Amino acid sequence: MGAIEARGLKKRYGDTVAAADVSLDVGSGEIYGVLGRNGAGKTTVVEMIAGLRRPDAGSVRVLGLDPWQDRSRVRQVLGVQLQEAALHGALTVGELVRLHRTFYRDGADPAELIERVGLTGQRGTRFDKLSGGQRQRVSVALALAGRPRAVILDELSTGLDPEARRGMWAMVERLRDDGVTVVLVSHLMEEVERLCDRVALIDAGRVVAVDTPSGLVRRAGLDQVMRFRAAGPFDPAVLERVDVVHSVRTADERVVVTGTGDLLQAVSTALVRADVTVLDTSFQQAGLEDAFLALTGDPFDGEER
Ligand SMILES: Nc1ncnc2c1ncn2[C@@H]1O[C@H](COP(=O)(O)OP(=O)(O)OP(=O)(O)O)[C@@H](O)[C@H]1O
Repeated sequence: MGAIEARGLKKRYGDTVAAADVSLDVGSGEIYGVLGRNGAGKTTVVEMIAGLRRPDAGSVRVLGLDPWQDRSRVRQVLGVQLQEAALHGALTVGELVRLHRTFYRDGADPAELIERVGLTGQRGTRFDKLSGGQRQRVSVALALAGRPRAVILDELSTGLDPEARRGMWAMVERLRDDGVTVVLVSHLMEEVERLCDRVALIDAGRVVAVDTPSGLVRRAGLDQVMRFRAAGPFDPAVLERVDVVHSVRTADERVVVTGTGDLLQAVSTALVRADVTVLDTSFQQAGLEDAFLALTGDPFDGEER
């Protein structure tokens, strides 16, 4: 049996359709990514799964339980870390963790939990004196306080520096080793590529694809990416006409071309014919970000890896 099953979830806020028809099956013990750009509907979907937001239509089962009907039992088995946790600012890290521990029959050891999220040094610090990244880590610790069998982590590493982010990733890998099912909402390609067994790609309130990260790349029909800087003015149409080219975009003043087959040869020939001089050329296998762009067809926050 899957750990989490969502069927035909729909949610609208006035005229905004946040979830159009979302179905997800999260297997027991997997790290399941929910990936999409800002406003795609990710948080709305996981809040409905957690029983924090009532769907207009559809059904959810978390470890066989209905988050609305069996609210208190679901709370004992599902940990939830949301983007902006409102916590009591005057309590210290240690007090918050100990308090949350009392909500559960079989909770985690507070000191071990604090150590797990790298906050041992801030144990006696009030929540309102913590940095944004430290607050984020507290909210993750609280989501794990009940030693949940499944956990939802929404933007786990937002605001964390690279070292803290890697620490969080190691912690998520440990959860998987312990058999915990993890739903990981993210828009960080590196994070999803590294951690997730499968990924649901959400776009405009719909699931556009579910696959492994490498399966999404294959599904997008991509295998190569070429990046270069043009020495002078450059018209993308020169490359868009080339039959092996899938897409052409510009990011950080570099032209990024995706495609299949003999991409390097075909692109180089087209550039020579158009009299375009190129600098800093690099060529690599396509990654998740390229697949994301191809499958959703829109720029993604204008970010470039
Ligand atoms: N409480 C609300 N009232 C009105 N509109 C809302 C509400 N919550 C979300 N929305 C809208 O629903 C859509 C989906 O929002 P949601 O927060 O689920 O997206 P998201 O994919 O989690 O985005 P982000 O990556 O920015 O967190 C957006 O257009 C958002 O503006």
